[in-house]
Amino acid sequence: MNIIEYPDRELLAMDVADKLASDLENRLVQGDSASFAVPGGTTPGPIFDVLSSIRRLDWSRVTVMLTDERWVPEDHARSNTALVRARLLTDAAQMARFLPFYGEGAIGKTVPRLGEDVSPVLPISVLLLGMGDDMHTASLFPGAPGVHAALAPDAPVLNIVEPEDQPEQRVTLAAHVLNGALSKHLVIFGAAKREALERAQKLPPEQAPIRAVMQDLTVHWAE
Ligand SMILES: O=C1O[C@H](COP(=O)(O)O)[C@@H](O)[C@H](O)[C@H]1O
Repeated sequence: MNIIEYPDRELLAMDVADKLASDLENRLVQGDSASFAVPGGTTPGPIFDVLSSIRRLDWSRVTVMLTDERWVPEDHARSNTALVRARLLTDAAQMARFLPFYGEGAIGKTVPRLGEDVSPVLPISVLLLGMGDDMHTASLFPGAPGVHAALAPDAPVLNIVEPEDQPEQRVTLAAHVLNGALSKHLVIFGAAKREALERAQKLPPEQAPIRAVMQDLTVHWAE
C-alpha cells in the first residue's frame, strides 16, 4: 500500500482524475477497451467533475460501472447511479458505456443477471474505491449478512449484502473482483478514515473489508 498525501481536497481531485485518465489511456494502448469501476457516496463527486471533462481519453472505448449500489431506483437521492450519471457521465465522458447494478424486479433474481454483463469486462482495468469510517469499502460492510460470501475467493461477481445499520439492501462487486483490478486507487478524506485504514491493517477482512483489497493499492489522502 502506497499513501499519497495532498495539501487539500481540490488538488487531490485534480491529481487523482489525471492519474485515473492516464491509467485508462495506458489500458487502451494495450487493448481495444477498458473497464473502470467507481464508488458512490460523498467522496468521489469532485474527482468525477474533473474526470468527465478530460478529452484526451477515448471514452467511447471505456465501460464504467460502480463498485457497489444501494438497491434503490435511479431517481432516489441515495442512488449511486444517480451520482455517476450527474457527475461522471457528462461532458466528454458521456461517450462511455455504463453498466447499472440496479434493475426492476426481485433483487435475488435481478442481481445474477446484472452480474452476467460484468463478467466480459473483467478484470477491471482501473478501480477507484471509497471507504467508510467503519472500514467498509464498496458495500462490503464489516459483519453484515452476505459479506462473508462476498469475501470468498469463489464469490459470484455481484453479491447482495444487507447491512443492518443501512436503510437499503446493497449490491457489491466481490472482494476478489475488486482485488483483481489491474490498477487500484482508494480516496479518503480526514483523520478518522486515515486512522481506520491504519487499524484495518491489523484486522481480518471480515472485520475490516478494506483489508481484502490492500495489495498494490494506491491511497490518496487529504484532510
Ligand atoms: O455507502 C457507500 O459508502 C462508501 C464510502 O462512502 P463515503 O460517503 O464515506 O465516501 C462508498 O465508497 C460506497 O460506494 C458507497 O455505496
